[in-house]
Formats: sequence, C-alpha cells, structure tokens
Amino acid sequence: MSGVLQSDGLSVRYAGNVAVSGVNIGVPAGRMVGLVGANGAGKTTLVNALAGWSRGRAVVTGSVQLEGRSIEKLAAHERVARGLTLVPEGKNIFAELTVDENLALVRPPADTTGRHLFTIPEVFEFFPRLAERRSHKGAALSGGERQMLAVGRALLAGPRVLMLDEPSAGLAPRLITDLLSRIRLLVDRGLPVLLVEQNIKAALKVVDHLYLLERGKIVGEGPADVMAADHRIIEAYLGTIADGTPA
Ligand SMILES: Nc1ncnc2c1ncn2[C@@H]1O[C@H](COP(=O)(O)OP(=O)(O)OP(=O)(O)O)[C@@H](O)[C@H]1O
Repeated sequence: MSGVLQSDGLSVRYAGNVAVSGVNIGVPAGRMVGLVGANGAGKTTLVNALAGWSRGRAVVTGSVQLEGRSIEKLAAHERVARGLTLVPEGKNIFAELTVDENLALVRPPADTTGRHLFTIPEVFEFFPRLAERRSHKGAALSGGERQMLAVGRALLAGPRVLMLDEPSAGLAPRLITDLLSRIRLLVDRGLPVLLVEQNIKAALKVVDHLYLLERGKIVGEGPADVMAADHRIIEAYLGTIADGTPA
C-alpha cells in the first residue's frame, strides 16, 4: 500500500536485538491506518523510527518517504518541519502551563505550502472540553484532556500526517470511543493518521486499514472489516478486549 507516508524495509536494532524488522507500511491520503500488536511487539519503536526518534542506541535502516521524498536521513525536528508529527505515548505537554499557554507555544511551520494550518479556535472546536479547561494547568487535566491537548498541539504544527502512539492508554472505554471518533473527524477532513493502539476493538471501529505487528514484523494487514474477521486478531485480541470485557 503506498501513501503520503511510506516505509520500506524499515528495521531497528538495539545492541544486536532486532526490535523492528523489514517493515513496509503506508498511510494513504485521507485515510486512518491502525498499527496493532501485543506489548513489546515493536509498535513504539516503529513509529519512533518513522519520526526520527530513538530511545537508547538504536540502529535504524531502511527508507521512509513523506509525500514521495526520502526523509530517513532527516533529524526528528526536520521531519516535523516537513509535516510528520508524532504524539508520543505519555503525551507531550507542559504540566506547569495552562491549556492556552500550551497551545500558544506551538510555532507554525516555516513551509506552509499545501498544508492546512489549524488555528486555536479550530482545536477548541474539535475538543470543546479543552475550551472549558483553557485556564487549567496541564498537570490538573485528566488523562483524556491531556491527550486532547497533545493532539491539539500537534495540529497547530500543521501536520501532513499525524501519528498517535496509544492515545487511549489509561482512558476509560467511553473516553476512548469519544477521543478516537474525534480523531476520525480530523481524518474525514483530510488529515491522514497512523494510529498505534493496543485496544484493537476500539481501533477497528475507526481505522480504514490495519497492520498487525508481531515480534517486530508485519504479519497481517488489510481493510478493517477484513482484519476484524482475521482468526489471529480474533483469537489473540478480540476474545477479551483491552478493557477486560468480553468482545
Ligand atoms: N532503548 C531500548 N534498548 C533496548 N531495547 C529496547 C529499547 N526500547 C525498546 N526495546 C525493545 O524493543 C522491543 C519493542 O519495544 P516497543 O516499546 O517498541 O514495543 P511496543 O509494541 O510499543 O510495546 P508496548 O505496547 O508495551 O508499548 C521490546 O523487546 C523492547 O524491550
């Protein structure tokens, strides 16, 4: 599958251990793509490699293309400037600053050609809850509100592709559905999204296409409805879902 964001043979090694191996994934224009897998499968390592980040001494090989241009040699901040934005697991907000201040600190990109620059009122339109909390400090926000703020900050950077690493982590099931459906609205407005999720049931409700990662390798992929019927997904993940209730 080719796309706005594309990896080819992407591998990541830590001191000889292969965490991600020969991964080819694509995020097409206007689509939401899910990347799912068990704990330790390599999901975070993979999106970090796409974003140009690494934890520890990672050796990254393979190619990454954004809108047809190779970006694998670019530093993380240069990839952000090109429009590849990652909201990492554990969020990316300033705890001591208010919602307004967190949003005001984001600098718009220098190169704005062909990209939609979200405004702060638009962020509040997508996440009305944030508007109600605009004078609250990051530290005083709930997990879901912090996640919305992290996504809001990412939107202000004018992403061409948005990557989200487990945005539902720590959220109650109702909040997960709410957050993911709001992110789906962004996709429907034209922003391609790569969503990393452990909660496969929630991911399947919003994504168009799903990749299954096991031990660093893509072992299955397909349209969401096809993958929902895949025996590996059903047996490993949908028998009981992440919130502990039967599927
Ligand atoms: N800095 C590091 N040094 C060495 N090994 C690492 C490092 N970071 C991750 N790994 C290893 O790489 C593998 C993939 O880890 P990763 O965090 O990418 O998995 P994940 O699918 O995101 O897991 P989770 O869902 O638990 O966050 C694991 O075996 C992990 O122990």
